[in-house]
Amino acid sequence: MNPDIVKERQNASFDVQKLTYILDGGPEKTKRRREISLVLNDPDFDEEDPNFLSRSERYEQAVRKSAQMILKLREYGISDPAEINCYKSVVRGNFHESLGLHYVMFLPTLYSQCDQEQSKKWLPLATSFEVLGTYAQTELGHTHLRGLETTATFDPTTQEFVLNSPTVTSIKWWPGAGKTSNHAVVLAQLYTRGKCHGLHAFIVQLRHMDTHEPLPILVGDIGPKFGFSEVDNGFLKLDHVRIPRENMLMKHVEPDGRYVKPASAKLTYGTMVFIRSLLVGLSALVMAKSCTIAIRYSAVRHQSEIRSEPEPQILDYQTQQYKLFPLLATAYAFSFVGQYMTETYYRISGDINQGDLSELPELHAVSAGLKAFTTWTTNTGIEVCRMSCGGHGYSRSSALPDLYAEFTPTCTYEGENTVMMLQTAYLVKSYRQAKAGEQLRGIMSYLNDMEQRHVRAHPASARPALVDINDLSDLVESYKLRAALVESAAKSIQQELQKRRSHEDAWNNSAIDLVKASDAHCHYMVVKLFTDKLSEIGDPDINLVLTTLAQLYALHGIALNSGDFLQAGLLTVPQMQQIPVRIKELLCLIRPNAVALVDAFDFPDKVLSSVLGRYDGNVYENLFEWARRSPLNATEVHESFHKYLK
Ligand SMILES: CCCCCCCC/C=C\CCCCCCCCCCCCCC(=O)SCCNC(=O)CCNC(=O)[C@H](O)C(C)(C)COP(=O)(O)OP(=O)(O)OC[C@H]1O[C@@H](n2cnc3c(N)ncnc32)[C@H](O)[C@@H]1OP(=O)(O)O
Ligand SMILES: Cc1cc2nc3c(=O)[nH]c(=O)nc-3n(C[C@H](O)[C@H](O)[C@H](O)COP(=O)(O)OP(=O)(O)OC[C@H]3O[C@@H](n4cnc5c(N)ncnc54)[C@H](O)[C@@H]3O)c2cc1C
Repeated sequence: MNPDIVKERQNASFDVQKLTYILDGGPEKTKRRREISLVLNDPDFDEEDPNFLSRSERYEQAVRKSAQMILKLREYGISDPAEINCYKSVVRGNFHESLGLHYVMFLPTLYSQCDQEQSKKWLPLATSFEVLGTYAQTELGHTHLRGLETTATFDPTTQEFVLNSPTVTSIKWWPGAGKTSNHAVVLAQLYTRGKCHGLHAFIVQLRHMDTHEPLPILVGDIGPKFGFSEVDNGFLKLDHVRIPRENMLMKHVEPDGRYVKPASAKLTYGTMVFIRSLLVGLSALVMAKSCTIAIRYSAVRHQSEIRSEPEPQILDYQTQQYKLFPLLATAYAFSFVGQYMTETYYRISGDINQGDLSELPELHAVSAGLKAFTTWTTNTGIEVCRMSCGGHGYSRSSALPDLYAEFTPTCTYEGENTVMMLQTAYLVKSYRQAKAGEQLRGIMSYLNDMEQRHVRAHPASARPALVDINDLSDLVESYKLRAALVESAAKSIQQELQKRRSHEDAWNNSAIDLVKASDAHCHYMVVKLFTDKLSEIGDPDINLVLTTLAQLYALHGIALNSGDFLQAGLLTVPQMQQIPVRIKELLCLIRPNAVALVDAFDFPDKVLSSVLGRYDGNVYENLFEWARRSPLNATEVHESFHKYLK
């Protein structure tokens, strides 16, 4: 064990184990997660570091691993979805699996959109993996749902739908598992009796069940990408492909071609809402991994000098702390927001299943906004962590390049982030409702008293100082008032409308304000949820260290967005000048606990797959060991020497 890291652990002021329990949701859950993590010792999962393999080899290794996972899950009798998820995230490490789409989109779509008869037919096939599925929605030319071109036209004479991609732009593009899957949920515009009824989901067989040869359908892999090398993102061109009427999910078309309207057309979009909700938790996980790597490495890396003494640990540089500790605070904040998002998703989707759709718009708005907010922040954060590791962060052995490449598409897929932030229509609507005197419920209820507070662009000097920067509840309150930026967005729309612009143009001309409002709303939610969590934590040592992190998270956010807080008159200039001073104090308070705080995330070394983030801190000898395994070192003299240089 590296002596620096041993010393760091001795300095901790709290019980690491107890904090792990809080993150997991209780000691029993930690125990079970650790039991499941023992799968890492299974020699059937021994594999080559994907960084040393070609794309095709990586895909093959991933398929082998996916198949192994299925067999092992059966062998160990793991069937609870949360446990399956835990098991898979351990085995996957920092990469995706080739059957990922089957689990996260195909199966959930079947579960939520099959009627009884369809469930009876498809669920046994899909859960036994005879049917391997993907989710084919996006097209070469469009992702916007109303713009999708693939059609499904009902033919009452044969009781079939005819699926067609009439143009190049209508070819389905991106769905994972182009080579792996034999079925797809295809999203297509439904036509019956000559009328378009919008986007609906259909089950389409793509490949022969025994030979895996494509049916008369063009299907394949779209080629190498920035990351996602384990995943065969695919293309799919359907040329008048016929499927039985029964393959339409939720069966909205009667045998005579009559269309039966669903309770809400948006139920078809349910799987996207599910993944967006999951991505909040994934952001927390990846932020936590990145911080673990960068902070452990910073504790064992010595460089340069502060005083004329031996080289200090780089974690002692104030600038290094300023890079990493706000991200550490973010990892904790997002972990609690992830828990909230999961609970909210299951609560509201439970109500939806019972026929109560009243909270569907809120679930959509919150999951879209938090997905965008947390993935954007994490995406930037991983890169800060990588840079903070200097040159060794650039090596794939650090895992940070892989974490970035695998995570960054979360900002794009499942709804491009700006587009998701623009789903703030809900916020503006809520604001208007509140202004009209309606009492809002839930997370939007803070808009109820906006009118009384009159938070607008005031000169700071004209307003009393509302905020004690050392008081977390005051900080939460100021974030709440800043979220009143929605008022500026609503006003911008109003002004545009007064200029006789159409509603659509008024909206587009206010889009920057809308995205800002959405961002402020999400930021408020994160600060509030983090602070709320503290009241549940009884252990005084843990409460203290998490309070310090929550304060850092809140103040750092204010420092980054100082213009908003000043403009709204929520803080004065002298208070604003106090914030960097307080942030520096908080960095000093966090410093002795930094390693313990990342240890509490409890990532096994094999899951982190990072030489820099090793628990024992023995970085240098293992960097050397890793480099020696590089395929270029397989022979002492590379064949290119004989071919070209000699
Ligand atoms: C430290 C430890 C922490 C531990 C925690 C660990 C947890 C880890 C957990 C799990 C790990 C698993 C992670 C999973 C990762 C998996 C990898 C996934 C691989 C990749 C998958 C990618 C798949 C895809 O990308 S599929 C394609 C996705 N496509 C999109 O998202 C398209 C985006 N576009 C849209 O959604 C729409 O076009 C739109 C919303 C932008 C517009 O919709 P529209 O066309 O209908 O138009 P309108 O604007 O007119 O909207 C009308 C109306 O409807 C409302 N609306 C829209 N959508 C919804 C909805 N979904 N639900 C409800 N309502 C909706 C909209 O707001 C409008 O409302 P009005 O009231 O204004 O009318
Ligand atoms: C790794 C990966 C996996 C994927 N897996 C799947 C899958 O399994 N199944 C599937 O169906 N799809 C999948 N996708 C596709 C993914 O869902 C889309 O890429 C995503 O929805 C974004 O759409 P787009 O690529 O068309 O971007 P565009 O919408 O073209 O975005 C380009 C730019 O235009 C801007 N823009 C677009 N519309 C607006 C607007 N209304 N207002 C303001 N700005 C706008 C965006 O902000 C962005 O800056 C995957 C994508 C990736 C990268």
